[in-house]
Amino acid sequence: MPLNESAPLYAVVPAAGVGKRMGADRPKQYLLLNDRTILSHTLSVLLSHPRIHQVIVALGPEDGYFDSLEEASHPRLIRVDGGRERSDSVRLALAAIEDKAAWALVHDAARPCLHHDDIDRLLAFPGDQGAILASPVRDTMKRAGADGTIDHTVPREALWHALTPQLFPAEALHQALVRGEQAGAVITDEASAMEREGWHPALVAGRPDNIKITHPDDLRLAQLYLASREAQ
Ligand SMILES: Nc1ccn([C@@H]2O[C@H](COP(=O)(O)OP(=O)(O)OP(=O)(O)O)[C@@H](O)[C@H]2O)c(=O)n1
Ligand SMILES: C[C@](O)(CO)[C@H](O)COP(=O)(O)O
Repeated sequence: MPLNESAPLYAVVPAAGVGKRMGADRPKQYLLLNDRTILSHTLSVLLSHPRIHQVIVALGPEDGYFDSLEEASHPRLIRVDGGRERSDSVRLALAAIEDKAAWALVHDAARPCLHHDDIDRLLAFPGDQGAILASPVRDTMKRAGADGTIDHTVPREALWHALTPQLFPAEALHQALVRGEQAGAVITDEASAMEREGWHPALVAGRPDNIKITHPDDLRLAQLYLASREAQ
């Protein structure tokens, strides 16, 4: 189904991770980026977009960090407890949406450089199968063998990096995540849960600066991206 202009749009923000790969003294979403936490940057981008009705954030047990955020008291922000895996956190956040006509725009807390232009492009997706922001692979891709050396080259035509936000009818996505969990499927993004249900979501080319902050080096890059935007 296409996104009806009158359908309420909820942003869902999985923010309950611990940031193992970052190796910081706190979950990475609470690290400072320029003058605000990563999570604050992400929430403010979503809360300031005119099409987004409410933002549901799935949190880990670090309430102390979250409560200190300016956005924590925002009237259109709903907080829920996250789960063991990212997909559990998204599923638990979706359970808070009662309106069956609602759509969900799921966006990683760890992607603070999201731009409104990308949200607008995603909302205008073609077709009726939902959509994800993605970036076409630019490099030659290699598959490693068991010994860590190159086994073979993977044709890069039609290969994309899946990004977020990912946009789907909230109820359909919730059911897909429930069934995926029941089947013991590995669900690393919302589209993979929908693909299990036979959906073929659109791929919408997104900005390359919409990076996921995963390792320490990503922080400096995100700082540069945000600083260059503020300078414009
Ligand atoms: N149980 C989990 C795990 C992850 N996330 C969120 O999903 C997003 C993408 O996950 P990732 O980058 O892997 O974050 P972490 O799981 O924290 O990182 P790591 O795998 O290094 O621990 C992050 O915003 C993270 O907070 C979540 O809400 N619930
Ligand atoms: C959802 C995602 O950002 C799309 O690329 C990615 O799958 C998240 O993976 P992670 O291991 O939970 O960071």
